[in-house]
Amino acid sequence: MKVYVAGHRGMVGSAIVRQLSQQKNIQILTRTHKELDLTQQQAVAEFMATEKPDVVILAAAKVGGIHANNTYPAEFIYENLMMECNVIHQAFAAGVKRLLFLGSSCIYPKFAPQPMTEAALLTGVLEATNEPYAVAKIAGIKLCESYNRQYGVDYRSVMPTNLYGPNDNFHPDNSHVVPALIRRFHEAKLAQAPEVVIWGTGTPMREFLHVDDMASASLFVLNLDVATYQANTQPMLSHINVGTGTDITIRDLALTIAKVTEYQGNIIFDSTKPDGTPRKLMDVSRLANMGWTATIALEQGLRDAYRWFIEHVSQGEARL
Ligand SMILES: NC(=O)C1=CN([C@@H]2O[C@H](COP(=O)(O)OP(=O)(O)OC[C@H]3O[C@@H](n4cnc5c(N)ncnc54)[C@H](OP(=O)(O)O)[C@@H]3O)[C@@H](O)[C@H]2O)C=CC1
Ligand SMILES: C[C@H]1O[C@H](OP(=O)(O)OP(=O)(O)OC[C@H]2O[C@@H](n3cnc4c(=O)[nH]c(N)nc43)[C@H](O)[C@@H]2O)[C@@H](O)[C@@H](O)C1=O
Repeated sequence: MKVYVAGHRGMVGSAIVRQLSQQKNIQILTRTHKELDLTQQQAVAEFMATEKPDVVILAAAKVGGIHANNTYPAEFIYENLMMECNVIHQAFAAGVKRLLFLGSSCIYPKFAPQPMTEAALLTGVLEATNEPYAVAKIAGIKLCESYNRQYGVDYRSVMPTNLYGPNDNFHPDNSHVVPALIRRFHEAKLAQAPEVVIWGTGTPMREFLHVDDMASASLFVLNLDVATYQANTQPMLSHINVGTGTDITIRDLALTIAKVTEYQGNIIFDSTKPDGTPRKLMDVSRLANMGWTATIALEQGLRDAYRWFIEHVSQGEARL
């Protein structure tokens, strides 16, 4: 079976490739961003028509944390819509029967009841800092569902909570909170800095999933037999939440990362920076009912991410 993993050099795509390569009879097909720009319709059409994969996993996207989403909204909506339209439509045109689309927990309303079930989609106003990205991700779900309805293909969607782990983006401004704080605490420890600044009030709550768990959940959903998948989803409410089912405050996350990195100075909060949505805890019962739950505890996962950061920073390989 030929499986095309779009975004195979990213955090999630690389974790999926690591796990797929353990399976028998799988030919993994990849292209770097430079080799194939997924925003380019003709190039994607030619690639799909030539390679004719059996399965497509769409883990490529324009991705970033709260600051990047808030600063570059045009790129976040345009590039993500283009990649989704091109990959999903051209996969269909090339006869691909099964596809997995990766969305995000930010598709849900800013003040959705907690924990957020899949049915909360399109029931309220989105969080302003990432609304353009969220609209593109909602469009991705609806693309999959529409091709399923009209053409009888089997295009599935998973909605990850906030992720972290090996191959994350450690940029100081554009990354998500976990890699940003791993880097900031590490550098503060080395510089013996008296304090580390955390954005926002520290009160927002977030749920964090290690990327190896995310890859495992993605392959679990992809490999579910059609009857099980259809029995646990609805045709126009087909996406599946992926998370741990537990969350913590950003303050407690910062304290845990300080512990993992062995930083002993003070932590202060810059409330001029945005908090984003106050809470986005996933209801993960749909996936649990089908038999998958997360296995990596947060502190254990953060230790793994920090170990990876240290090893790859010294080799000059981390995305800084
Ligand atoms: N990280 C997180 O916390 C979360 C991620 N997700 C979703 O999971 C998926 C994977 O995210 P993650 O692995 O973290 O992101 P990364 O940024 O680590 O990886 C994204 C990959 O997509 C590639 N890519 C981006 N634009 C293009 C393009 N135009 N053409 C070809 N390739 C492109 C990137 O290549 P290059 O670097 O060369 O541009 C990169 O390899 C995304 O759909 C994301 O929205 C959902 C929730 C949380
Ligand atoms: C996965 C998800 O990621 C984005 O949403 P987000 O959940 O708000 O993600 P975040 O990781 O950037 O921030 C989480 C919280 O942490 C606080 N925070 C503190 N200090 C830093 C810090 O130094 N960097 C960052 N990034 N955040 C910080 C920050 O203020 C916020 O309260 C979406 O845009 C969208 O991409 C999406 O779907």
